[in-house]
Amino acid sequence: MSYGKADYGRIPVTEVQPAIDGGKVPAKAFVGEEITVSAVAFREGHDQLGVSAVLYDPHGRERQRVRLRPGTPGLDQWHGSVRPDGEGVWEFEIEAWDSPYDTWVHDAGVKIAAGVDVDLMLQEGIKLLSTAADDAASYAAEPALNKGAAALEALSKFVGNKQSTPESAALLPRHEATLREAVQGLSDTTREPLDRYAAGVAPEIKSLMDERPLRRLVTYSGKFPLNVERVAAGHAAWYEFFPRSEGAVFNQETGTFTSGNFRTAAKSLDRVADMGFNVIYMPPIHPIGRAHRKGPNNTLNAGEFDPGSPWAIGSPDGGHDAIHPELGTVEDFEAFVARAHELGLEVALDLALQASPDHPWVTEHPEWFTTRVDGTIAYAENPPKKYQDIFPINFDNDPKGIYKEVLRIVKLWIDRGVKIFRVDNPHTKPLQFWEWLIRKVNKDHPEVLFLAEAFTRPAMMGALGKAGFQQSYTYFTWRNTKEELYEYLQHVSQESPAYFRPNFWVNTPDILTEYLQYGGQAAFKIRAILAATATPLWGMYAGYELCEHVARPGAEEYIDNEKYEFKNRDFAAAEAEGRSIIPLIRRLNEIRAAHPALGDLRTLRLHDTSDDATVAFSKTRHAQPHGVLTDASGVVVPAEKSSDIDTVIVLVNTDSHYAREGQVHLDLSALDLRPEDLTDNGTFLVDDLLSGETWEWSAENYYRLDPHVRPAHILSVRRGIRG
Ligand SMILES: O=P(O)(O)O[C@H]1O[C@H](CO)[C@@H](O[C@H]2O[C@H](CO)[C@@H](O)[C@H](O)[C@H]2O)[C@H](O)[C@H]1O
Repeated sequence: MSYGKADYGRIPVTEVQPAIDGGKVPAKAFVGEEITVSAVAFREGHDQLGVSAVLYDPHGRERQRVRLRPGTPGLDQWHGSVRPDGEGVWEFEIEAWDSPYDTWVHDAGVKIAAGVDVDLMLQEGIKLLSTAADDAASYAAEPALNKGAAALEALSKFVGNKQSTPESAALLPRHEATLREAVQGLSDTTREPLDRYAAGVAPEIKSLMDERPLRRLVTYSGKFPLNVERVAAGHAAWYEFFPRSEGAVFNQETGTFTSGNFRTAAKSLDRVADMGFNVIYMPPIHPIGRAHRKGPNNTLNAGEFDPGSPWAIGSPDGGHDAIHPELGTVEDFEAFVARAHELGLEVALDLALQASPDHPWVTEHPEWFTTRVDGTIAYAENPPKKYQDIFPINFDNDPKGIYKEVLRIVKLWIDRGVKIFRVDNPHTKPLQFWEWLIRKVNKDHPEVLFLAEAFTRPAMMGALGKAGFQQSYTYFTWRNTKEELYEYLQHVSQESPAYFRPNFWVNTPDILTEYLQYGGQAAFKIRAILAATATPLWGMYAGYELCEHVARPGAEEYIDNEKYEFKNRDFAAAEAEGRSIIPLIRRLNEIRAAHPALGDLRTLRLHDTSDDATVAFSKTRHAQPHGVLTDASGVVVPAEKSSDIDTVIVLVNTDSHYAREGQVHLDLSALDLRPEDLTDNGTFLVDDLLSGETWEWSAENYYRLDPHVRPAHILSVRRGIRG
């Protein structure tokens, strides 16, 4: 048997992130998202390394080149971020090299201070900075000279920055002059050695050498793919309602409801848009079976007028390609979609691959189900839940036929204006199938998104993301304590974003947690604030804004669940009676829209708080990605202004009953404060986006959060206060 080898390059570069299965599958990204990149790079001996990430657009053009910074000392990790600005499959590569300038800065600093090899060290500095000045001069004279820099890996050959556009070339005479001045300073024997050294390590010299480093022994990691999707794949606020409830009318005489429909539900879209949501998701809209129909509170004997669970898809009126007759016609549906689009909402449909016993599939394709020895078909289950009103599909019985039918259905709804599907229980179907379906659909429709509703083991949840699901439901709903939240937020923001995009739902028709059942209105506010700010994707099912909190005894589900009956909510009355938190929801979505920092997931940083219930995190968004940027035509983009940096700090008391107070210790490095952001006292100003107050903050800050008055601070750091 023969084995492979590790294949280290001259300078080992390992553990490149983000990468799925070593780069076999593209990592997830969306347009404009800040993607943190990292690698482990190290070398023999003590000389200094430089490490960069280089981002290439789908045409293979270099678009961003950023120096990575070392992480925890001793671990050889390097970190930075890239930000793709268009859709498609992008690539990034890590380059590690011997950095003679950084080695000199370190060695000369130590030796000159100690009086060792003073002249030699200064001579070395002169030589290095002269080379850098010559390098700048040669670029300025002939910008195309270094085009093939990647090929120049020969030992002891300096390789400059690959940027060689007219704009960067125009700056080079100035760079050259600055470097020549430094050489003069280093050579000036009238100065003390430490002053001569200082000329070679002045901030502007360091930053020039950072931008256009002298590089030897350049080693390339190989390219890693990033699948950059449209913004809604990673940044959106979802709202769920049952269209049959929206506009349903209760008839006092008969004691029954007349169903709402797409025409009446279209009127509710204003309410949803007004709260600032971007996606309206509806449970299945297809005909509902009669056989084993479920009645109120999940009972097994529905009455004549009970509408049944929408997930029990299929009746003589049709299956997954049909619309429930009470909801309206295809034209009504299309009018609903058009109205949603007018209001800036996208429509998400449920894709629940199962069938009521009355579904046409059951008679037309009995082979799609598993028939037991007694001739019956077993109903579906998601233990411990029992779904007596539906049959599961057996994908192995006729994969070709089933795959074809599902693709037909998905395409049909795409043609009717649907670009997002919330997929019911994907973990009970083969992964292979999802990989095939999502690839097939996205090939022709890269704009189509799939949200995985899988509450199951981590391996399957992660694999569904790798198979192509753009978003996933999460366990956020059950992470309520400070300890649980710190662990979970760290995981979803730092460990799994390459393959798992978390959508933080605060509730669903299936999930009414104990925290909400017993936490009062404050609990609803707290969870909404956390969900809306911690991840760029969050969702809410109707009734949350009214703090509906009564569960069916013994279950984590709503009593009189809308899954089995009509619900007629009076939002106006609830608001008038103080039972509604709509103003907070609206404000949260406004804050999300106004603060780009909240549009990123990977930039989340946790901060320490002194009490055991208060959670603190921040996100910082730069107007521009770091490093040397090139636009699509190869022109170097000028650096950002610091006043455009957006930082949001969130502090939430997770104890919905009692006030908590303490100190929050901010890791200031995460906030990237600049001198122009600081007051004379070295403090900075924060504006509370919920209360409108302004405070002077520093690394240590007192807080007091009373859940009944003010459960949280959402603070925006004021930038550029010195003008
Ligand atoms: O199994 P999950 O907890 O992930 O829940 C999802 O899928 C269920 C099956 O589709 C769905 O359950 C609802 O529909 C069933 C079929 O009509 C019915 O038997 C269940 O009582 C009802 O809750 C659930 O809503 C969905 O989120």
